[in-house]
Amino acid sequence: MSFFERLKTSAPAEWRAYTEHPFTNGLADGSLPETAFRHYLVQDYLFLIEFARAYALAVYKSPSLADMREAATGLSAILDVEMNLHVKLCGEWGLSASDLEQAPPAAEMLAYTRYVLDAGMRGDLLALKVALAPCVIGYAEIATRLASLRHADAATNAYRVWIDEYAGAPYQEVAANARAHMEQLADRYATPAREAELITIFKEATRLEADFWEMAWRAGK
Ligand SMILES: Cc1ncc(C[n+]2csc(CCO)c2C)c(N)n1
Repeated sequence: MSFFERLKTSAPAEWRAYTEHPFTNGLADGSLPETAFRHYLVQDYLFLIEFARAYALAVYKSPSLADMREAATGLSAILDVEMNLHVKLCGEWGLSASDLEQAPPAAEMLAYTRYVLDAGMRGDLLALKVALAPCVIGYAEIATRLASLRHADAATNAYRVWIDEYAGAPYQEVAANARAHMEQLADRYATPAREAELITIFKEATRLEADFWEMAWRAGK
């Protein structure tokens, strides 16, 4: 079993609560209240900024030049691609740059990003990549599942853009590369004695991802 498979099978309830959260099913069938999606978009803008910081930390924590380049590619993907796409998507949902910049950060967004940054600061690059895995690999898995749920109204589903973005080949490749790099780091640095610590980080980050959906889901009620 691969390292990532071992992490997932060590946190089955957490992984399911995250990847099959009602928010995600609401994206698939278009039933998600718009208020919930707007709230998600605003908090996700703040989230992406903190995630860029986590990738910058991954550059610093890299033991080799090759690891450093890999982290720098991730940092650039967020700053130069993901952020621009996100701001464009927000604009299509009526959210201006100042709506995004002036939004107060939600406790769930802060808890999650602080947890990832802390796991990286006190740990090594592998610990940081494990903390990032639910986000990077999880979104690829979630979008693939949602894209396979063919709903009759797929053509009119306003959330189709979001699903296609993460289910599409370019993002699936990003996630596959991140997963391969984490496997390689695990071969180099994971020991049986460390496995419990790494599983705890994975479990916690997965739970905080589910809480992020829940925070936005509540805003739609
Ligand atoms: C709460 C939340 N979790 C995960 C992602 C997805 N995501 C954020 S950064 C990144 C890496 C991009 O190269 C990915 C896939 C998100 N947007 N919001």
